[in-house]
Amino acid sequence: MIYDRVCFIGLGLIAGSMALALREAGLAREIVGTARSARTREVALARGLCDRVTATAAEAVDGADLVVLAVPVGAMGAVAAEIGPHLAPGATVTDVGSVKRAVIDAVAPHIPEGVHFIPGHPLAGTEQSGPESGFAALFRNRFCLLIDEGAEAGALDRLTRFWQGIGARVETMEADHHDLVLAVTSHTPHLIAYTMVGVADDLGRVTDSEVIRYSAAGFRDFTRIAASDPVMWRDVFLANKDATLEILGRFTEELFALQRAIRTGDGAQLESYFTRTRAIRRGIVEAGQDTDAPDFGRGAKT
Ligand SMILES: NC(=O)C1=CN([C@@H]2O[C@H](COP(=O)(O)OP(=O)(O)OC[C@H]3O[C@@H](n4cnc5c(N)ncnc54)[C@H](O)[C@@H]3O)[C@@H](O)[C@H]2O)C=CC1
Ligand SMILES: O=C(O)C(=O)Cc1ccc(O)cc1
Repeated sequence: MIYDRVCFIGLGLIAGSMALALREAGLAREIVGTARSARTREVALARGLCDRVTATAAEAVDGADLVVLAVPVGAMGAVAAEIGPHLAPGATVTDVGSVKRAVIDAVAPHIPEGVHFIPGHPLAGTEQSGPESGFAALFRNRFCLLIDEGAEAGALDRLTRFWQGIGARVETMEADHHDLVLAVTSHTPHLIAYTMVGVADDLGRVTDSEVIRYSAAGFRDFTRIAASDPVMWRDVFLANKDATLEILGRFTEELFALQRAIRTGDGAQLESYFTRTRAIRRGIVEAGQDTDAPDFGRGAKT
């Protein structure tokens, strides 16, 4: 047992997966949860995500020694303002938001003296959302990044052991660096997927069924990613504006260069570009850094 009482604010994919995994691993004596809608709270209880649910976040954090903020990043500040006065001295507050600097700016002012705030981000998820979508194996062999900006060593060690206990590989990172790395690896790719699916949808000739029926793996994955939660992703782009715009600027420059190569028939440029990108993927796989192993407990992704 690492924590006595763990509290989840927001009971969707990430909180649900954490709750199931920590129950399986026996890392907490009691799990308390809260969500705005009564239906979400009922499903969470019925699925055994929580021992107890409360109607308000203020009630939920009472006596908790770990509080996990698992709401869209745009809602973190309001949640922190609500729970701040009710946090137990010595408690740790963490979050799982996909963006870190904006969340720290929104949450930190509401964390009282004597409470540890250690922002986090598990690099694991799916396009699903809601209290039905969580599963215990989600974090197995996936990275969880913790932001170590002056965190107390004991509290950081405890949260690290908690994430390791539910299968994650924990690393620490600085918040602005996190936001730039994630803009490259996750946020901009999601935007590209949204755009590509939008383009296909705009082509009147391509009916929905044709798009799915004749799509090879690449586009199929785009449609999966573009089915992700609209509110969550709206908030990610608004919260990680600068880094996303920086990467999008570079992306469009490269895209224009490739567009020009196609128009002018410059096959050598296309081939040399694709040769370089192929080497990057092979380098990642050979270095054993491809954590997306198909056998991490859930079977192959659909
Ligand atoms: N879905 C994914 O693949 C991943 C998501 N994250 C991050 O985790 C956090 C939670 O995401 P999911 O669990 O996927 O979302 P979800 O949509 O499955 O669950 C979100 C929960 O927050 C509640 N909520 C929404 N708006 C709220 C508000 N304004 N005030 C209070 N509660 C509110 C919802 O009712 C729900 O219980 C987000 O910050 C997201 O950026 C991190 C890694 C992966
Ligand atoms: O479903 C996918 O492919 C994802 O990329 C999941 C995901 C979404 C958001 C995150 O911050 C981390 C992981």
